[in-house]
Amino acid sequence: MPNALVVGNWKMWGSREQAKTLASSVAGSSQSGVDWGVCPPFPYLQVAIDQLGCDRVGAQTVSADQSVPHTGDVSAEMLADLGVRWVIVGHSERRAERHETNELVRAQVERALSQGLVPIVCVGETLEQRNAGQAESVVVEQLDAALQGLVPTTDLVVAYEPVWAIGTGVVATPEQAQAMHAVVRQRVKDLGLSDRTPLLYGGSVKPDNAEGLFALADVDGALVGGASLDAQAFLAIIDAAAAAKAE
Ligand SMILES: O=C[C@H](O)COP(=O)(O)O
Repeated sequence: MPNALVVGNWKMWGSREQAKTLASSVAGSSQSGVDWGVCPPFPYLQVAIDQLGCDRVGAQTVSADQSVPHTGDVSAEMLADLGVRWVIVGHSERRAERHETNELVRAQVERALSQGLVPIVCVGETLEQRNAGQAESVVVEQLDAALQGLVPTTDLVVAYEPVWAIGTGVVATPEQAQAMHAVVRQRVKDLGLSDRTPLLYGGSVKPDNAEGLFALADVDGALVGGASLDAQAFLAIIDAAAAAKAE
């Protein structure tokens, strides 16, 4: 059975000193059956690498373009040069606030793969879409746009993050999470990708709900926002993943 994967998304949080303290506070965690890492903001990637090593660090986005004049962008080549392992693409905050389309997310996935980075491809529906009965179709459309026809040269990770559960304290019920993860698992397989592709759940994951989520058949780990900013909470979520794996 593959390891569980727990990734902390620090979003636009912290200072250099806070990043160093948080990274060093979680650095010692080593649980059998669990792989984990953190995605700090760009300016603190090196701070995290210094504390944790490259294999435990990812970026939060990447340019869809190659290294030509794009003021403010960070290329996949730069991230690979830095040595980070993962890059989050298609997070709903970027889709909504930075108007990142399915097409742009696809280009980011391709750029990441071209440089040997592991994309963590985020998909998920809004509350309006769920209430309209469109959760599955929205997620399948996002998956198809990002992954159809890909021949990945590295691993790939998919994160199902219902937008209504992000930063709200409202976590998907086990039934909702499992139902959507089963849809994602099947679609990933239908798209010709490995059925061992790790599927992470994201959206208000906390120490007190993590074990229940990790116990679900098609949940292979978590993409953790707010709780990853608290070292004890993040470590407890890693422990919960280890406990679920051990059962
Ligand atoms: O990438 C992480 C997700 O946006 C979840 O954030 P959250 O755990 O604060 O709800």
